[in-house]
Amino acid sequence: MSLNRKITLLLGAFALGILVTVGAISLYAFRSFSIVSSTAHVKTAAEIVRVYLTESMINGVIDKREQGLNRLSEVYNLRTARVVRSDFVNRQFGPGLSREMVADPIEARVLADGKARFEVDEKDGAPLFRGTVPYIASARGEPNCLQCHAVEEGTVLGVVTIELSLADLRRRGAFEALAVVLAVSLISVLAIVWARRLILPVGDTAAAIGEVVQRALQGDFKGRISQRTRDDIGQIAAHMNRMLAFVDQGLSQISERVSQLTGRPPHCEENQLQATIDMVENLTDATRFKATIEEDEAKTEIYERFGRLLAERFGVCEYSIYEVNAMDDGSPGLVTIAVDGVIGGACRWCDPQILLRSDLCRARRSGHPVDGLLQPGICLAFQPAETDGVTRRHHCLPIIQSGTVGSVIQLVTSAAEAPLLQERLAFLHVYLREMAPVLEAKRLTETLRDSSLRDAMTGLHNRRFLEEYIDTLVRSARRRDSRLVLLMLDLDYFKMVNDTYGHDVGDTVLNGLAGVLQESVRASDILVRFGGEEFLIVLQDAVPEDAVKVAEKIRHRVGEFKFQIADGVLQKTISIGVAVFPDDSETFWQVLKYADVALYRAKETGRDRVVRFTADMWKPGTDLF
Ligand SMILES: Nc1nc2c(ncn2[C@@H]2O[C@H](COP(=O)(O)OP(=O)(O)OP(=O)(O)O)[C@@H](O)[C@H]2O)c(=O)[nH]1
Repeated sequence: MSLNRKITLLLGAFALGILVTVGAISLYAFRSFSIVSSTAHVKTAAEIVRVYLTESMINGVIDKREQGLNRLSEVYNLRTARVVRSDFVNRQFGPGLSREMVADPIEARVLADGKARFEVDEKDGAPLFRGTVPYIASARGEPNCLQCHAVEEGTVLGVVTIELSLADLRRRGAFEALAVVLAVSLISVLAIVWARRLILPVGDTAAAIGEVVQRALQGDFKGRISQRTRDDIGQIAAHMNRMLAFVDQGLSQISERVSQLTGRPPHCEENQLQATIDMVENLTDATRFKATIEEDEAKTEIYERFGRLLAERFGVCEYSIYEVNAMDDGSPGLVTIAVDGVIGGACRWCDPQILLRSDLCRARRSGHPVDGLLQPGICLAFQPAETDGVTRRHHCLPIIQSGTVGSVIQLVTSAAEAPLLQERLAFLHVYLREMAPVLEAKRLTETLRDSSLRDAMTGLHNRRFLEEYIDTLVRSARRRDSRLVLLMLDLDYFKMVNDTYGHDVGDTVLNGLAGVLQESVRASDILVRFGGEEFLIVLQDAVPEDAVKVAEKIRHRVGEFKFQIADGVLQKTISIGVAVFPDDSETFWQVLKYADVALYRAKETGRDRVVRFTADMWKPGTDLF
């Protein structure tokens, strides 16, 4: 119920209360007054009758009293005036008139106890005031009762019953009570009207404040309150309006800035405040996310974290993360980094051809988001396997790094949930924007790190890589209880190549040798350019008995390989020293020394051969590198 209505009802009830109270008090007061007044009138009339009777007795005309008593009824409003003689009087003066006999029990009681009685009586619908007053014998006054009556002081000589009509009095009383009630009513109505005029702006302002606050809670701060008065209430409205204008302006500015940051324009039907809070919260979370991934060690860790974010925050559990990598021929290829939360998972949502021909991936090719939520079928490479009969949609987001597409995030969802994902895309973009530079920095760091661990000329790992990686390698071998076969190899008479054909040709030969070695070993084996024309091959999970065979195979391949040089072709041989970890030593670096010792023996014993290290070759104190 509105304040105005409440106050009006309250004032109405208050006025009605006053009206009823005043009416009741008026009626009660009038009644009391009429009783008191009538009692006094009856007493006066009784006294007049007594005086008349006394004078009649003194003047000896008491016998003519009936006529006088009858004429009393002519007095206005006097209905009855009846005198009753007591037995004392009858005994002294003889029986009285017939009309002077006791007419009712009240008269009998008054005669008996000498106490006057008064009452209001309704006779035939006409209100009467009746009083029965005793005449008590008294010696006071001149003449007095006892001079004529032979009775004792205080004896009841008779009673007089007077009946007065109250009709006239009651009419007047009712009229006056009505006048009072009307006057009070009029004052009440005026008071209500005046109070309403006073209160109305309060109620209206309160209602208007309620409305604008409701709108504000819906995010709309454009509501204003009309200023109805210039008093305190008007001031409240003015202050409210100023505050609303301030908040509205501030919110618009924040909303605009946040929209610029998120790239999501505000929707007019949504709660602006809530949307802004959500966006700010999202920006804060995205900044926190960025701070976290900045401290992640590798890109994989970042992608893994992003995958968890997709699932936990955006409810996207089906997705692919592709990374663009240069293929052998230099063209960009795609590599699956994570699929549906599995790092390195198989390509599930696209034609696997995109891994080899990345141009088939529309997001990679165009560098723009590919919205398969609104435009199903936009990318032909999207080929989700029909697993559970659910129609799926996709949205692919390229992450630009160093001006080109570095990664592609593919979000997959059911057609039913596509609108929900569409709604969340703007927030997702914020995370991607934060993630892109971090990925780029990590990529750069990894590239730099990779280059510092590789030999620039041959592209093989260098000695630094071996130093950093060796602990991991040894731990892994121990865990698997497997062996590492070390082949230390060196080109025979390589100095002659440099001296004869120049260093450029020497480099060509070294590069060619690196290629032959790479083709001769498994992907899991480690190939290191150990220094100059010396190379180290670490064969993982090799059987020691086969170590020499593998080394021989490599030696043969190199021996048969024709190095293309400007003057034609060149053939070179290599010498190989073989040692096995942990068979030859529990220390990897010691095994490496043994392999070098074996290589030295191969050189010593004629070159172009493989020598397996044996304990007798080692002379304590030898420091080969
Ligand atoms: N072109 C070129 N030559 C290199 C490189 N690194 C080392 N060398 C040369 O490789 C030659 C190694 O010569 P030596 O250690 O005497 O051995 P070798 O001539 O192969 O004789 P043996 O090893 O005893 O068969 C040196 O002349 C080095 O300058 C390189 O990166 N490029």
